[in-house]
Amino acid sequence: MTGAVTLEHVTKIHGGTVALDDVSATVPAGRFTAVLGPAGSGKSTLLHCASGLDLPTSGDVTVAGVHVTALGESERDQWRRAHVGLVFPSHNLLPSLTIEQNLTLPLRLALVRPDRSWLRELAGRAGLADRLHDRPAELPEDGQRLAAVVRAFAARPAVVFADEPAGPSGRVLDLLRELVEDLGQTVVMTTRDRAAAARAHDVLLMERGRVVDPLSAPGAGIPAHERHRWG
Ligand SMILES: Nc1ncnc2c1ncn2[C@@H]1O[C@H](COP(=O)(O)OP(=O)(O)OP(=O)(O)O)[C@@H](O)[C@H]1O
Repeated sequence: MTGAVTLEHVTKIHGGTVALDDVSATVPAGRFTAVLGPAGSGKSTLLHCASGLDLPTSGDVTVAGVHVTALGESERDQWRRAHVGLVFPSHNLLPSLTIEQNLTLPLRLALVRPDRSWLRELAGRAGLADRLHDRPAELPEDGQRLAAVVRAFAARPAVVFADEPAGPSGRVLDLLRELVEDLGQTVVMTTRDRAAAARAHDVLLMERGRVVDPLSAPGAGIPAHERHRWG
């Protein structure tokens, strides 16, 4: 299986806090991977380092064959805009733009011509086909989350990294899984919620800055009868 994202001995120290402690992990291409762990276990830090938003203190990150940690800052920014999709916990849609303008904004910033049929496909799957001319505030919270997901896929990125993307309804998780299974996309999602992680194909379990083996992590609180699903 191709590794879409590979972390080798990645450590990230914030001030005096070791947020990631010698993490080595591979995320396969064409799969939906959840990074599951309690608050403060390092999930967001892992996502930021893996996506090139931030640089690790030490260690190497490779995404779709690109040695991200070897890129200079402006090269890394350029590469990220073209090849990585990001979904943040707050959807960050610009309120004055229509949904359609929000979806194509990252493409326009990267000077990439929008692929209209791909965007129609994504918007249709997200149930947003007839909301493209609305402003974000005219959509329910769930619709705004779905629009943020569509925006992340707009450039057909190598990987979409989603930091706690799911709302209460589960529609975002349904959409992410569908985009992976039907359209061959690759998604890495952080979550504290075991039920949300169970919707992914694979789970990286985190505790105190490390990726741990679920079978040796009783602190993760995964009941024995569910453990076969993890890892
Ligand atoms: N910019 C920062 N400056 C200082 N410490 C930080 C910074 N970012 C993260 N940390 C610390 O690093 C550790 C891991 O944080 P991180 O946000 O990655 O965890 P998390 O698992 O995503 O948590 P949550 O589920 O609450 O989002 C925590 O102890 C956090 O306080």
